[in-house]
Amino acid sequence: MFFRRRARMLRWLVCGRLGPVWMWKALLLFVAIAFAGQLLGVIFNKSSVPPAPRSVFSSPDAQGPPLGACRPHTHIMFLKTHKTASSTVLNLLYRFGEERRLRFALPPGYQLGYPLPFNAHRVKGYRGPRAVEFHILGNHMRFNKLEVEKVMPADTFYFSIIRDPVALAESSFAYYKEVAPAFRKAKGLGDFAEDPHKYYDPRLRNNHYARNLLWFDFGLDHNANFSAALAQRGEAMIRQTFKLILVSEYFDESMILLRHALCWPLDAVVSFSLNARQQKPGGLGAIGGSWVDKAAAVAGVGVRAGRQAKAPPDLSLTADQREKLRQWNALDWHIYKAFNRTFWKEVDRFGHAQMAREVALLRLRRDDLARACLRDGGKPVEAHRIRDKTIRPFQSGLVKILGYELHPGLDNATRAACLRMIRPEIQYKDVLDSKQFPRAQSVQGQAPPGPQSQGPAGVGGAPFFRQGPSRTGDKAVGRTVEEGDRDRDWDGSRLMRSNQTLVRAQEAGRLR
Ligand SMILES: Nc1ncnc2c1ncn2[C@@H]1O[C@H](COP(=O)(O)OS(=O)(=O)O)[C@@H](OP(=O)(O)O)[C@H]1O
Repeated sequence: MFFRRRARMLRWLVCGRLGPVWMWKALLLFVAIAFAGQLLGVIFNKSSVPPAPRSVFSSPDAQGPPLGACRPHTHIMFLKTHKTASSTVLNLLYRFGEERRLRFALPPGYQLGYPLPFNAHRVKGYRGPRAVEFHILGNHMRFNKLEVEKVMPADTFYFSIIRDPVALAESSFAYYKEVAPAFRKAKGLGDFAEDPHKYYDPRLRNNHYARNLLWFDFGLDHNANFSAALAQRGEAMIRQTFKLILVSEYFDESMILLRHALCWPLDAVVSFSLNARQQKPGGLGAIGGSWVDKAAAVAGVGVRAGRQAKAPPDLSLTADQREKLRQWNALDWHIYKAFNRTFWKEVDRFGHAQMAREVALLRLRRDDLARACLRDGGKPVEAHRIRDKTIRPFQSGLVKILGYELHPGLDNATRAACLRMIRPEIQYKDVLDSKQFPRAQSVQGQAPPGPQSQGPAGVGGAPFFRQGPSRTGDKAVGRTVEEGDRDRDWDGSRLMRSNQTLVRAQEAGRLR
């Protein structure tokens, strides 16, 4: 009786209160399936790459509005004129070429024999006029058409960029104040503009930075007396060779014309301004012991050991002085006006409404990329504040040249793409060089200082960005800055005497 009652109670408990058996079986099965799923999930996640987050660079916006039926140009010569936003333009050529594994015609140092006229032998790896092997030529040079044609294929697209000579003079004065004797002697740009002849001696090296610098970079005689006929001849020579002349003041419109001329996607012409000068210089206390500062010191600019820091140059100009600067740079002023007109005729042809649409898209895209890539909303920062020393921009003169910092924690692919956009010219050249000449780089890295050295790093010809603070600067040449300066140009390249002028050692035997 007692046992029967207990059994009934048990049945009631199991089947009544706790539910029927089939329910328990179903529950058990569900738990087993969930557990197996969880287990498989863990295994699956461990054994395969997690799906990559969609990079901002793979967005459909990267392409921009359609270009019609055209094939992207890959044979390009960019005449990198000085102080015209040319480093920003070169950056996009570097990026485009690197992403597509194109070959660059690179200098052994950082400039192609500048300020001497370009010579094909200045290109690293050049093997003669019939060896067609380079896609892009864009480092600083003094243009020399016949020599360039030996390096670049016949279907090369030639383009360059110009800037208002007054703005260019401000930028040049700030950057080359201690380099060009004419600027060095003047108290400020205003003083120089008042009476340039008082300061300017055409025989002195590096004075080309002080007069008709555009004209000089195009390979023309920048000291010639102005005449309308001469100016038009120079203009015609430029027109004959260069398919497009961009205007720094209209940089974004320039980028749209360039993208259509080259048949390139929108992202290829989106950039962050590089090599910008800090407009309101902070205290000079910032110039200190970093490798950038030392490199500037070795180059003979900025603060020298044991001397007082100099004040940043006075760039203020009256309206009258601005006009005087235009007259002093009359040849540049002529080509600026002429190609400015041509530029706006191109925009007319392109269509103003379409231009406005594409410029708006370009700016949106730049904002998107700045948000994705850059710290502090993309605000340029002083070199010494950039934690990653390998992306600090080269400093020249007593103004600060600004750079950028990347957002921390970017995924590898995004970081690589962002880095390309902000990597300064000198470091980027070294990256490309080491890709094109992997073996030569390791040998060059060990080489003693020699005449191959040319460029802002200059010292020893060693790649710029690889040098840590202790290896950079005066120590690398084993001489003090003052000793090292005497027979070196501002960018570290060697000079030798020829009659009364100093010329670069490497070119002396080769060029007439
Ligand atoms: N996107 C864009 N638009 C307009 N201006 C720009 C741009 N990018 C760079 N810059 C300005 O160009 C100046 C530096 O020119 P370069 O890079 O040609 O200088 S260099 O000759 O290579 O040293 C330098 O001018 P200053 O700041 O007046 O010195 C830069 O600020």
